[in-house]
Amino acid sequence: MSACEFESLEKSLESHLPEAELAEVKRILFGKETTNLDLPTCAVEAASERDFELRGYRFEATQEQLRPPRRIRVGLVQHRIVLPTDAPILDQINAMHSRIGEIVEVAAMCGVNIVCFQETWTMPFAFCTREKEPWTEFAESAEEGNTTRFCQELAKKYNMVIVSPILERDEMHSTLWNTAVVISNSGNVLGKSRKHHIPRIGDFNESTYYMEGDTGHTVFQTQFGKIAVNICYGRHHPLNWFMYSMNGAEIIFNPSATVGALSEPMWPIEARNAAIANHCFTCAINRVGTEHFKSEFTSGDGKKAHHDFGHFYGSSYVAGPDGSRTPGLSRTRDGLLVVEMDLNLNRQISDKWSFKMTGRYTEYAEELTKATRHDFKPKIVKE
Ligand SMILES: NC(=O)NCCC(=O)O
Repeated sequence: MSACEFESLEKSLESHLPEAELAEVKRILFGKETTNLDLPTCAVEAASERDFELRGYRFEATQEQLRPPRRIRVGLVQHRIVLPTDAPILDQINAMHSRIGEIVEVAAMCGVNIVCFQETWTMPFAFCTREKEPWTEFAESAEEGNTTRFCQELAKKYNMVIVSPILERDEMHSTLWNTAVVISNSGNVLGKSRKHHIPRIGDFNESTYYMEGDTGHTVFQTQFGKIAVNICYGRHHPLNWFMYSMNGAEIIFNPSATVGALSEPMWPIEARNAAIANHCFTCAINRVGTEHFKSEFTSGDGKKAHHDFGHFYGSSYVAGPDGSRTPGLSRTRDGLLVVEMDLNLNRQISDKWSFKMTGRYTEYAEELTKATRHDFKPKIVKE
């Protein structure tokens, strides 16, 4: 079986393990079970007609005496590109808009309050090619671009916060960025968060296209909670998650584009570990499918010239501060993951484990300052 035919780890476990053993395996692998969320029949039917997977889960929190629950629903969307990579640019973008439009409509039926799309969702992940044309033509203004206008309409129509990661063209500074635009449920652009760490690995030749973000670790106060966006490669950087959390993020989205051969064993761990370490929810989103490019490319890693990145393995999931996580979406299909969470869980777990309180950050800040200086001498005791 090839990597792009393997549906999901969860399905495989479910079809091969006896029930009692499966429960134990799930407890150890995934933590406290997230219960299934009942989704409306109209949503289930629409997802089936529109050929995408729809799953719903719920994280429970303890009912407190002084604070009411803060239950909200997030939606994570993963999808393949709709048209081939050599179709006219505008056709590709429009096709992606209409695909997202039909998925977001189902998210609205499921009562989703905040939806997040995958990294650079309007385009193929063409940065492997290192060709500027035609790929830079996908770049748009974060504030005025067609994609933002499209999302503003959806946000207003469905009273939904939308996190829309795009390739941003900053016309004023002649700079491209990899940016998540955050659109409030009022339809206004609340702000943007630019990718903080740019990969320089294998075919991910992204530094050819855009710059390291300059928006720091902005957190957006929405009607449904405080959210932040840590784009893709930023998930390998624990301090990156940490700073979003220090700025008060209750949910950190991680819109990504990553392939099996490179990162799949790391995928279930990194966002989940960040949720545990920072007492918050994290949402990891990855695209699906294999994207073919006309010109072949190499990346100076000894591999033969090739026309594709390999398989983007989807597997989007949500992790909670208590170490539990939802099952992942499929590795191969478009999908919408609807997750209900009570944000009170963050403080409950913080009070229990107290990582922030025991973190000794002042000491680390001093040590880090020294460790990053050129005259730093590692503290090693030798016999
Ligand atoms: N999109 C992106 O940053 N990919 C880099 C590879 C990875 O982080 O898995």
